[in-house]
Amino acid sequence: MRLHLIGMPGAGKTTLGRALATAYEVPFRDLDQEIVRREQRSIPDIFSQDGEEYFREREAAVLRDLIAELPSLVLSTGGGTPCFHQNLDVLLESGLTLYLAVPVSELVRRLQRQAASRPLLAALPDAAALETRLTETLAARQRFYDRAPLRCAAPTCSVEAVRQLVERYNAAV
Ligand SMILES: Nc1ncnc2c1ncn2[C@@H]1O[C@H](COP(=O)(O)OP(=O)(O)O)[C@@H](O)[C@H]1O
Ligand SMILES: O=C(O)C1=C[C@@H](OP(=O)(O)O)[C@@H](O)[C@H](O)C1
Ligand SMILES: [Mg+2]
Repeated sequence: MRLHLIGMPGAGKTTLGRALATAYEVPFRDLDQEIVRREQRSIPDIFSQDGEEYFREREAAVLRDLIAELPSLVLSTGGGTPCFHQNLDVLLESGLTLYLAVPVSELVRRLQRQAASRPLLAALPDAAALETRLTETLAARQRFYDRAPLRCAAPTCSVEAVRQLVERYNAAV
């Protein structure tokens, strides 16, 4: 079992990924948390001290490390992961990739109180600005997310729904 979760910030990759790993009884890794552990500093600190380009380099390197280290896992990526450094090719080649599709209106509801921990969404004045930023970001990223062979849309994306999707996919290939 190698399952990779991709999707927008707030889609629930970290939350659902952890629950799926428990259900499948395989290790769970969250790419952002692994970067934080290895860098010994938070994501906002990495962005503010060294910039996004540095973060994307670390993200690409840690992604490849994790995939090489663990023969089975559920891996939750960051929202931008599939869009940089050929990371999507790496994800698609090494495991089964699931796109968590969540409408922007729901992302805004979930992220309103959490934008500070996500540097690309921080420092926006209000919910309308957050909605605009998320809409633009999704428009730029959709073509990457759409390459995932599995897609699960909110609000039905439970552990059980994903297990059924994976089962059906494996039976068909
Ligand atoms: N299915 C869900 N329904 C409602 N809220 C959710 C759901 N999944 C996650 N959340 C909430 O949304 C926020 C972002 O979730 P998180 O798992 O960190 O997303 P991601 O890793 O995709 O950015 C958290 O506050 C989390 O509790
Ligand atoms: O969308 C992005 O580019 C990012 C999303 C974050 O992860 P989540 O999707 O878990 O919030 C984190 O990797 C970083 O702040 C950049
Ligand atoms: Mg996350």
